[in-house]
Order: sequence, then C-alpha cells, then structure tokens
Amino acid sequence: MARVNIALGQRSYDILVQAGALGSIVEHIKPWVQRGRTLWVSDSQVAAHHWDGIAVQLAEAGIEAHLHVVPAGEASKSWAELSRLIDWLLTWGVERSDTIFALGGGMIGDLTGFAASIVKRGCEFVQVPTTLLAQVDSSVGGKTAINTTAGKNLVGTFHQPRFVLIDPEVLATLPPREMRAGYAEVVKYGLIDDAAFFDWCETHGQQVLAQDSAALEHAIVTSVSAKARIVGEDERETRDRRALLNLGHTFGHALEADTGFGERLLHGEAVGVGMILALQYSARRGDCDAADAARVAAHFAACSMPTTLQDTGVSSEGAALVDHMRHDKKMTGGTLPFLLLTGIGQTYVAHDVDLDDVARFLDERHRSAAPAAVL
Ligand SMILES: NC(=O)c1ccc[n+]([C@@H]2O[C@H](COP(=O)([O-])OP(=O)(O)OC[C@H]3O[C@@H](n4cnc5c(N)ncnc54)[C@H](O)[C@@H]3O)[C@@H](O)[C@H]2O)c1
Ligand SMILES: O=C(O)C(=O)C[C@@H](O)[C@H](O)[C@H](O)COP(=O)(O)O
Ligand SMILES: [Zn+2]
Repeated sequence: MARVNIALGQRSYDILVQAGALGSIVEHIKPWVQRGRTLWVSDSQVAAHHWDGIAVQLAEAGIEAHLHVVPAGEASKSWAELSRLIDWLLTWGVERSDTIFALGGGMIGDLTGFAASIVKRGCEFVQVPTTLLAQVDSSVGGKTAINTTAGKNLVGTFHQPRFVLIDPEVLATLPPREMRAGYAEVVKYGLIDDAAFFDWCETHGQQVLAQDSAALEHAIVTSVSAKARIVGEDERETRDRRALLNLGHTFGHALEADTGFGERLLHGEAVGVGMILALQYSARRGDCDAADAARVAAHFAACSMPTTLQDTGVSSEGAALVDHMRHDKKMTGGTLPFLLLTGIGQTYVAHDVDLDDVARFLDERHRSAAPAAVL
C-alpha cells in the first residue's frame, strides 16, 4: 500500500495504490459522495467484469449508483461519445458540486475527465483506473481529450481529478496484450530520467507482466511518483518539463493516426515503438549510442512487444507520418520540439529538429528493419 501526493501550487490530491481496494470501495470514495448518490462512467468490457461487485457495495451502503456504459475501444474518444455522455450527465441533473467517477482505462479517463471539465462549466471527478496504462500514467496529471479526424487528443482540457484509486488486483482480468501495452509507459519513466529504474525493468519486467504483486506494485508506485513529480513542476506543459512525459509520443501518435486509432495498434504499443524510434533518431544525430536503442528494443522484444515500424503495420512514407506530426500540440511557431535522448535515463527537448529529416529517417527505418510481426 502506498499513498502518493501530487502537489500543484495551492492544490494537491492523493493517489492511493492498494491491492484489493475495489473490495472496500465505499470507504475510499465516501468523501466524494454527494447527496447520497454517485454517477459512474465505464466501458462495456470493464463494466462486464467489475461493475456488479462495485454496485453491490454501494447498494449495501445505501449509496445510489448510476452507470453510463461507453463502447470499449479507442474509437469512443470521440465527439459522438462525448455528446452522449454529457447528455446522460445532464439527464441525471448533474450539479457542479457532484463528483463523476471514471472506472476504466485511459479511454474512459480521458473522455470522462473531458466531460467533467466542461459540463456545467466544470465538475469534480475521481479516477478509478483499470488498465496498467491508466494506473501508471493516464489517471494522474489531468490531461483529458478526445481524438478528431485531424489527429490524436486534439481537443481537450487540463482538468485534475480529486483522487485516484489504484487497485492492482483489478488487472487480473486485463488481456495480456493490454498489460504489455501499458508496460511501455512504465519503461518510459526509466528512459526519461531514471536509468536505475530501467535496469530494474530489465530484470523484473516479466514479473510485472505476470502480475507478481510486489513487482507490479513497485512499477506502479515508481511510475506514479515520477509522473506526480514531473506534472507538479509544469502542470500545463509550458516549460519543457512536462513535455518529457511525451517521450515516444510524437512518433507514436503519428503511428496511431496512420493505423486508425486503435484499429490495429494500441496506444502503448505505438509509444513503445515511438521511444525506440526516438532513441534511433538520437543515435543518428550523434546524441546517444546506437547500443542504447538496441538495448531498449531487446528488452521490448523479450517482452513480446512490437519494436519496429514493420511490427506496427504502418506502411505510409515518412512524409505522410510527418504530416500527422504537424498537428502535435507541442508545435510552436512552425517548429516541433522533439523528445530525444543522450542516453538511457537522459531525455531532453530538442528545438532544432528538421521535420524533413525526420521523414527521411522514417523512410530509412522502413527499409532497414526486418518484420517481426509480434502483434
Ligand atoms: N491523459 C493522459 O495523461 C494519458 C496518458 C496515457 C495514455 N492516455 C490515453 O489513454 C488511452 C489508452 O488507455 P488504455 O491503454 O487504458 O486503453 P483503454 O481504456 O481503451 O483500455 C484498453 C482495453 O482494456 C479493456 N479493459 C480495461 N480495464 C480492464 C480490466 N480490468 N479487465 C478487462 N478489460 C479491461 C478496455 O475495455 C479496453 O478494451 C489512449 O487514448 C491514450 O491516448 C492518456
Ligand atoms: O501526461 C502527459 O503529459 C503525457 O504526455 C502522458 C502521455 O503518456 C499521454 O499519452 C498523453 O495523453 C499525451 O498527451 P498529448 O498532449 O501528446 O496529447
Ligand atoms: Zn501515452
């Protein structure tokens, strides 16, 4: 059990990591129950596995509970689902003093957080993340968003949750491929600024993926502590600090956009390949050793995760992928700050990257890597 606090100027909130916490959910969410009732948002898969157990506890405690179920999958981070969710909240007479509960992975957290931030000009929300990715990353830090036809997360807000309740045991029902995708965002924290944590991942990654309780809890607590620290230093990503959490995402979001948002490639998978591409591009510039890129690729391959452009199924030319990158929210004055590395655990923001050169690099990668087809 661990409690991590995230400090944001005058405000702060807790992230509680406790195995079995969903089995005593009333005790944890009591402070946010208003008017004896709760409004919950989940997706079809998560609700099927976990809603009944929660509903029984709320009913026994005399707390009214209403659930809105969104179709599972990245496609639900959309205007259509946002609109349906807001209509549902308004039908239940949501008030600004109400707290909305997001029970699910990053899709549900991002969609619900966005709805909470705009309905009645802003309600509170609590995150109850049910994927590894959401437990180590998306439930913390307050980025909310939907995707649009132009790209990934292009419409959204910064809106912090009031509390994050992480129960690692809820991952028991998560498909192994989703565990591996979330694990990419765990490794990200090692690559950003914690080489010792990357070393730990190399030796304990398989235990994390097998959900060994001690290894899993260590990975989650280390990850959310790093995220809380970095977000606390630069909540709105204005100082080249929070941008570090975007390592691998400029490449990754382009890969996701090119493959139809979740239809072939999961976010974590795209980010994993994106981080390897960032390392390879850094090595090509002479910033780091090519052996660093090879070491991370070897670890991901050992975990049966995709490592190459070929693995992702992306066949578009570099120029087309770079066109997706031009929508990146970090784009400023026509240039795109790029997250590059001088080594494992040493990420920096480069402001001198020429996107035409990135397109050439991606074409080189297309030609060089052998297909591994691990998806
Ligand atoms: N806001 C942020 O800071 C942030 C950070 C990282 C990622 N994201 C976003 O998060 C999204 C990806 O999140 P994700 O990987 O959690 O995907 P997801 O929410 O789509 O969940 C993945 C799949 O797992 C299922 N699932 C979830 N929990 C389950 C459980 N306990 N048992 C069985 N099935 C379960 C879901 O139904 C879904 O099919 C992307 O949209 C990404 O952009 C946001
Ligand atoms: O919290 C952050 O900041 C991140 O960048 C975390 C990322 O893992 C996450 O995927 C985030 O949603 C990406 O943000 P975006 O600003 O590039 O849309
Ligand atoms: Zn991410």
